[in-house]
Amino acid sequence: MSENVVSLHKNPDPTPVTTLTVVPDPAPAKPVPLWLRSGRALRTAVTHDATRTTARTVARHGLYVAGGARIVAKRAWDGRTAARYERYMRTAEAAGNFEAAAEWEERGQRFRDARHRRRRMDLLHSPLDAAKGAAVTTGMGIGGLVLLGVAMAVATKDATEVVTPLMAVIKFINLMVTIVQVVWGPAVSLAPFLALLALWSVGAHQQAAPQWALPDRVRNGEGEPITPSIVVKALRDLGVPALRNAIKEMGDAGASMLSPIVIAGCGVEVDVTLPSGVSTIEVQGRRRKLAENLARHEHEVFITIPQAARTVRLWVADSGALDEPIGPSPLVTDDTLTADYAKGRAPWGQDLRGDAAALSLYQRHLLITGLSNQGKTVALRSLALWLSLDKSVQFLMGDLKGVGDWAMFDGLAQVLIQGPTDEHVIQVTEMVEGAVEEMNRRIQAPPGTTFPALIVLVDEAQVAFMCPVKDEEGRYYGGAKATSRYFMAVRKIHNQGRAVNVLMWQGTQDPTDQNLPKLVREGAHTRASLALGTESQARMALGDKAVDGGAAPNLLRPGLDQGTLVVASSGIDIPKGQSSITVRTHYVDDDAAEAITDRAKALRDGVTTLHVVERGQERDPLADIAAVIADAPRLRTQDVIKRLSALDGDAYGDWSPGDLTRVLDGTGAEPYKSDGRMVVSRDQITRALAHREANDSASGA
Ligand SMILES: Nc1ncnc2c1ncn2[C@@H]1O[C@H](COP(=O)(O)OP(=O)(O)OP(=O)(O)O)[C@@H](O)[C@H]1O
Repeated sequence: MSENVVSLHKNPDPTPVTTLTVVPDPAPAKPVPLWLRSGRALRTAVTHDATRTTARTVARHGLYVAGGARIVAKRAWDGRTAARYERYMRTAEAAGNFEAAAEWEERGQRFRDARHRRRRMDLLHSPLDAAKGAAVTTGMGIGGLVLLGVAMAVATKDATEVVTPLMAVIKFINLMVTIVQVVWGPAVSLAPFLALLALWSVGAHQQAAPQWALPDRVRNGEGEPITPSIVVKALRDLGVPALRNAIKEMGDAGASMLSPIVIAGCGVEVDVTLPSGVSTIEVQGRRRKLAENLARHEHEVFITIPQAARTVRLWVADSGALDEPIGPSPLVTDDTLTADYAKGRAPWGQDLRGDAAALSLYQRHLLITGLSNQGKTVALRSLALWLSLDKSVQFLMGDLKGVGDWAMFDGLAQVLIQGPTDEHVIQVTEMVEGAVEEMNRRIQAPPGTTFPALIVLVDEAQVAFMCPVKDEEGRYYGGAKATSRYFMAVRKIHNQGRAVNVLMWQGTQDPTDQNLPKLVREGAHTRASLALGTESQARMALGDKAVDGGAAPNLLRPGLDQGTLVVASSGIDIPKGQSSITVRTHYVDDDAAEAITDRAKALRDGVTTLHVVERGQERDPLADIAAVIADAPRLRTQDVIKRLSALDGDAYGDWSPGDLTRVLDGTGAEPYKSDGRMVVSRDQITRALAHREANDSASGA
């Protein structure tokens, strides 16, 4: 039907017409003038690597001759004059050692006097002595030859033989003169070349050419061993004018500032006694430049301040040695290893000298910081793994990342909370508050009571400090106010936990004032840091004293120095005068960690790990007693009460043996004496529970 309808309107929507625009061809580029092209070609040729290397090689070998001449002249001058004594005297003066300076001056004077006397005597006596000597030698020679001739004449009965030896010598001299006459011409022409060759050889041997002319390998100093002259040169070029001038004054004798260079682990160590007027801080502040002058990376040079006055200690790694992995942990290789919380030390890694670095954990709160993914969890965990091999130690653990890094502690820790949400922060906060209650209970115990270590460990603690949630009373879980719950609980443990072995261990990431409040940072006795971004973060992590003393986790290389920690603690051996030590920790991976916790679990009776901290709810004491006894056939009443208290401080924190007896009275599982101690039997408790359940279901029916 529509085909029969003829529209009377003009088509309202005509097909759009595409308008084409003529785009002119781009104007041909102007020809580059010849002079410009030639200039460019010349520049390319001149700056080409091959040209530069060739030019450098030619210049270098020329300069070796000049350098060699300088060295030979200096040696000759030193040999004949008192210059050497002058130099030593100036060195001693520059180093502030006036006694030695006076001694060198005196020696120099003695040398001059002796030389003067010798010259005068030579002047007076030498021509005469020389003439005499020549006459005597000639006379004796001729006499000897004539005697020989006489002997030959007697033997051959021929008188002409008397002059034969003399004539032979004369002929020999004649031959020599002829040879010299023949050789003299070419020798005279060759002599300058031979002299130049000798000078070149001396120069090349000492590499006496400017730095820019030396070959790449030498210029970069790659793998070059650290020698006294390299250290002195590095110090001279450090940009400290007083140091530069003093070393210039000392000349070659600048090495007297250095102690012997000794091998220390995978590097060398040397003490430098600075000249007066140069402070240790000036050298410490130029670590990068010093490292570059020593042909090392910044992280390969450590500057610390030993006890001796005006002295800096340099430790310089062998090139690239710090990038080599260290061996496995004794925790992994020795499956008989056990731990002793009070007297032992956790094998943590190696210091830079290659010595074992072990940390005492006894009565010390701990804080480990670092950027993400540098090995903080692994480092913190290996301490906990070692300590778990002391069966008396108890753990309350909160892992606010919750990807299973701490999962192997399930069945070992009393509490293990794993997860990143606010709900997990609430749980962790309540766990720490439970530890505060336990701490208070311990503090109120009769004096002299000893307590096992209770490690309250929170990994990724920054998550707790940053939690924005409030409780029903309006108190924040996170934050750093007097009403902030996590912060206040940590502070309380920091203030009073040490003496009763309730210890706070925290791992945190990328510290700021917000996610790691100052008071919390400073409450830790052992502070360790992996690679960090800035010096101000390093100060947060380790404190001003450590950083002022040379600790520089901000100079560790993120990613490359995984597992390398700078530690400030009284629990680790730190060389005298230093405020921190750098430790390369052993890497204990998840599988190895699991094997260690299996060993730790085998040492214990069996622990029921709680994954949620239940508070304020109705408790079931019989079920809780069964839970805390776990696999043990029987448990002392005291231990049952302790474990109940750790399980829920609110409900059981103030329990006495009387409370336990009251609850178990009439159940058939009452405490009884075994080996002179009151105990509770697991089988009896299990039977009592089963009996109760049977009764409950019967009455329900
Ligand atoms: N001691 C070590 N030696 C060598 N590599 C290590 C060492 N410790 C850790 N690493 C490497 O670093 C990686 C990260 O380690 P870890 O999980 O402990 O980092 P982290 O600092 O806790 O990270 P995040 O804060 O992001 O959780 C490991 O998977 C491992 O590859």
